[in-house]
Amino acid sequence: MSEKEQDVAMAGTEESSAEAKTVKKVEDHPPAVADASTSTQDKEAEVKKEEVKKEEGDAAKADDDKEKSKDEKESVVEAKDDKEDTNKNNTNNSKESWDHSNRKVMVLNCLKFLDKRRLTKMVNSWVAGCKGQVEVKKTKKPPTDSWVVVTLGHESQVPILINYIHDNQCTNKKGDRLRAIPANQVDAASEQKINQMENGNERPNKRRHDDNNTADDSLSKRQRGMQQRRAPEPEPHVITEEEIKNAMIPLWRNTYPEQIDHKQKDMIKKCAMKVVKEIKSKFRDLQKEAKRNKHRKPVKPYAWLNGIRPIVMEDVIPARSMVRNKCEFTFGYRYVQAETKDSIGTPASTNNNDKVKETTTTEATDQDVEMKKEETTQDSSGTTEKQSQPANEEATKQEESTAETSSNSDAKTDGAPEAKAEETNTAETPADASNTQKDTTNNNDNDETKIPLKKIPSVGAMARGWSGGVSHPKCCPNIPSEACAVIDIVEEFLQTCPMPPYNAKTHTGFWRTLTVRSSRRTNQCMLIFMHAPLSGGAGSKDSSDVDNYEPEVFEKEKERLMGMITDKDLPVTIPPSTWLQTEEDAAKNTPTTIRVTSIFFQEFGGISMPTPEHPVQHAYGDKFLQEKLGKCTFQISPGAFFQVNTETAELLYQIAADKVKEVATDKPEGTLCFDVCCGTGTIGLTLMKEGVVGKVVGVDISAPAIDDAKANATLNGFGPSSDDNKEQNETTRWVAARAEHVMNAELKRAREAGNFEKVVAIVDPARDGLHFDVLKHIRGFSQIDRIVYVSCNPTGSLTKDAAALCTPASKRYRGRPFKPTFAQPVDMFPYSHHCELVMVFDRLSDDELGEDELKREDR
Ligand SMILES: C[S@@+](CC[C@H](N)C(=O)[O-])C[C@H]1O[C@@H](n2cnc3c(N)ncnc32)[C@H](O)[C@@H]1O
Repeated sequence: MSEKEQDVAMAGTEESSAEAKTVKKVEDHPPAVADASTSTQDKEAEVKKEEVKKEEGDAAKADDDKEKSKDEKESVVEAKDDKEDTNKNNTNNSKESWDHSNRKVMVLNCLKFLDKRRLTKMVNSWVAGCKGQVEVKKTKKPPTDSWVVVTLGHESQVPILINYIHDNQCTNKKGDRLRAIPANQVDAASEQKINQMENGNERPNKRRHDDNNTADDSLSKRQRGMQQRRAPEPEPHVITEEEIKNAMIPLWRNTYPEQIDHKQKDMIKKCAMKVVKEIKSKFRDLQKEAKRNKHRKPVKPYAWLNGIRPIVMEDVIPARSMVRNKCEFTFGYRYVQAETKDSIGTPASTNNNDKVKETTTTEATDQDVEMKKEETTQDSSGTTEKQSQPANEEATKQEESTAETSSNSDAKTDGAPEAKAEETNTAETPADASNTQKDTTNNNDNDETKIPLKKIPSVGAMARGWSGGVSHPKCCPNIPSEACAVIDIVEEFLQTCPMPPYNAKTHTGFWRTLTVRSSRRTNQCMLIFMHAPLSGGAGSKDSSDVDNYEPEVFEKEKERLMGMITDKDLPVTIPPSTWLQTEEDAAKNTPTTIRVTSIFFQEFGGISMPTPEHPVQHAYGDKFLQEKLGKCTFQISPGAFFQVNTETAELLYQIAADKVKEVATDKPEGTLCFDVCCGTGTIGLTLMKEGVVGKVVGVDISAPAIDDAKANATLNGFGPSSDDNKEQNETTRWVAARAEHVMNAELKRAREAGNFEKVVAIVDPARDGLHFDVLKHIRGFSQIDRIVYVSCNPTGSLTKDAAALCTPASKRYRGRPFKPTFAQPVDMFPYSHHCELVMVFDRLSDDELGEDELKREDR
């Protein structure tokens, strides 16, 4: 039954009962109009009689009511006095008739924004799956939460629906597993929320706090976020391949053409339409202002905005390779089944596997309890770790010591039912823990997974938050095989390393992240190991329990790690889904093995991520990774940005070059290009090498990237001039600064030099987009007629920046406006929702600007 039908059916029941009441009333009070044959006198006499009767009746009724209320009062008093009184049973019975909580099921992990149609479809599929054994009376879902409450026909149907959802591994659209619980097992605070919602009193909203939470009201958004992060996370289990893929490559269920189709729709809907909407809203603001201020003339939206497709979006160009050249992994623990070989990420070392297999069931059960203990206390800080002990032993010690403080865990949620439910589980005593573990493993619905879990120090992808541990990413086709091989070696190393992985919640432990950069074109591979200071992580400064690792031990371990890594050839395999080139073609240009050519360590005691300038310690091999792209070769230092898909970046840069070429002078010397957010100088140098422009001015915030850009200019034949007139003759200029700070000065410099016929700007900012000052200065520089905007966030920051470039001139936006004339998406990130976009902005012509604005411009 659809929700609409349910609503109609429910309304029908109410209506029919209302009708029944009306009929009864009619029967109770028979019509005053008698038979037509009765005379008028008789009628009058009848009426009088009726009136007298009614008066008498009313008086008697009033007496009755008084008696009744007196009786009721007495019965209430009696019920209060005698708790076993039958009156109470009556009350309970009547309560049961309206309290449906025992026939409600709460389904967690549904999608947050689920429209009515989809919700109905999903619930109907459950009903169909239960083969008519359940009847859904009502379905409710708060608009911004991810849970649904389903009211069933009878409480006996509750386990049927729950079992169906779990046994059939029902998932949401993203592929995450749904969880169902009887709603009456939800804690009081959440129940209150549900009831409020059911009564239509309140729309549950994450930001609202119930009465119990008044203390939270004073918390800032950031504090609440921190509280949420501190909340207990899902219980550990062996992460399935599906979970890893869902987290790392959300579009993995789609074929590649389907992925492209999905991105195409996004580009049109969320980018092109949003840009137009954003610009139109600026016009509306101006019109409102004109109404308020008589001296302002209303501005009509430009003609180009009123076209059917104001921005023509080209078809998404598919990626040329599925494999990333840079991957970042996190150190942590990997959950494996204690008795069996892990089905997902089997460590390279046979020792390690043996260790896993060797564990007996009893031992495993103990570990199981301990692991559970540790999970319970994931949030409690302060653990001491002794370097002299092997990592596993030490980890176990840590688990034991933290377990003792488990009851003090202050993990708090803001009443989200799901989190609360988990909090209840994790708050169990260690004695209950094995049971809980059983439940957890049962969730996997796989006999094998009922075997207790064991955790091993490892490095990999965090597919389920910190407490979910790390997983081997080898099931993801975008992760290069050489990176997977490095993971195997590092995992083997960790089994006997006295320094454990860093715990981002307690800020204890040592190893933090591993970055793998590789080039299959130059056969090079760079590793960067980020670790906490020897004296402890970021949080340990205020804590009495600080880590303290001996420098000599670290040096020894470093040597051992580097020895293990550099000793091996890393296999290079080509994923079967290589796009646009046959496997054979790809194999021709791809080496069969890669060796690690440089290793860096980076000490970082901060909480989030280091800046690109954060120092690195070079430990082995080359100081840079070299990559070939187009006709150029680039050196990349550990902190510098480089596009993550070399083959596809080549395409992207070619598009940018073609677009500059369209407006450049015949001879390259006549054209100057500003490469804003230039990174290692890739776009500017590609333009120089292609002979499109004669000079490049590159600006980037990252000093290591600018150092690379300078080196790259020399490497590709555009280094500093050695003659006397150095400044004048230099073909490339690289500035390490925030673009918003130096853009004005750099443009002024170019204007004063005055030796370029044409000036173009290429901007390729990070996800946040450009600073307003950069947009302002570029727009105000009349010689720039074309901006080539390369965006990695076309549905977000690009729309805002486009609006700033395209609105009519005003005090805030100086200079003639631009309009988007070309938009080409390129799939730089296969399997993800992200897409790169090149959008070209050209100045409006006189005709397009309109007379009024032209006059204003002249003034
Ligand atoms: C998406 S990358 C593009 C790099 C380069 N164009 C490329 O394709 O390799 C963005 C670059 O912007 C730089 N960046 C971020 N904020 C900046 C700012 N305020 N001023 C200048 N550069 C900035 C980053 O350091 C990074 O190198």
